[in-house]
Amino acid sequence: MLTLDGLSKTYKTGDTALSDVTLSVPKGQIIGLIGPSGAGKSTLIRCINRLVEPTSGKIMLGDVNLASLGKSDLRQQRRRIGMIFQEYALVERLTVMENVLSGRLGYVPFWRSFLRRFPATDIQRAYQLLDRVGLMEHADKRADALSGGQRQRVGIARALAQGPELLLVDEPTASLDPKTSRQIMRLLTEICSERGLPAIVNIHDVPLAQQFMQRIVGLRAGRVVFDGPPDMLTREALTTIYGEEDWNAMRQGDEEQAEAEAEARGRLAVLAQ
Ligand SMILES: Nc1ncnc2c1ncn2[C@@H]1O[C@H](COP(=O)(O)OP(=O)(O)OP(=O)(O)O)[C@@H](O)[C@H]1O
Repeated sequence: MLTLDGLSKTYKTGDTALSDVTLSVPKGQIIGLIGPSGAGKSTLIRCINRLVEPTSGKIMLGDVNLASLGKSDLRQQRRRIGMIFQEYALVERLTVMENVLSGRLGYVPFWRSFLRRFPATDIQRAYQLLDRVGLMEHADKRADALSGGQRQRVGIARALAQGPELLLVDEPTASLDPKTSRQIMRLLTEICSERGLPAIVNIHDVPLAQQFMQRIVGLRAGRVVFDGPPDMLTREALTTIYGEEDWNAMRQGDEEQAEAEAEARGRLAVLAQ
């Protein structure tokens, strides 16, 4: 269980990115974090593992307050948090298997990691994870030979190899096409519920969040302005989160995209005749 209590962040520039954010994420729950650009979504995710230092507030992971830890304790505690990134952050020239095993680096002694000699149990576990994310037959391929969706699956397996108690996921589908995005979101939600893992997913795509998330938290100007199930995300709620102008622009953008897709489908149908 993760509990944020009065979390605030003001950058040195004077920008207040988070104001008094309080929320709990129980085991197995996956939260979609939405909000307009600059609302504080990335800052929130980064404050939790202290890639960004919070200005005040508590970050309780179980009974440990991550916000109050010194450097070496923080290094230990970060093992409990798996990160999944938009751009995958894989080591391109290493194999899929080596990338997954790199999730164990916080646990194996330096000489072993330097020689890339991991304990047999780690290797066995990495195979199980590759099987779970559907990449068993790609274990020996180099990461740079994979598609975007496959890379993100490696990113998920690597985060799980760490044995995390919490997943922080930063725009996991922003570089993927709509179908692959849905597959990745499905995989993430299934894995969280199978393992009882809590997760926070920073997600730009509102319909995707509505389709897959059990709970949605809407941030606006650093404050939580919505917290509820996807079916409570009404037009009014979306207007509160995004503001009238941005929300209408988003809808228009969606409509334009739907029209463009329909037109393209029409052209393909003519060509196929
Ligand atoms: N390193 C930084 N230094 C100063 N201000 C920052 C820094 N990073 C973010 N900010 C400011 O903090 C606020 C929140 O930014 P943040 O990147 O967390 O928002 P976001 O919701 O993730 O936006 P986006 O969806 O565009 O990624 C913004 O006003 C931004 O300008």
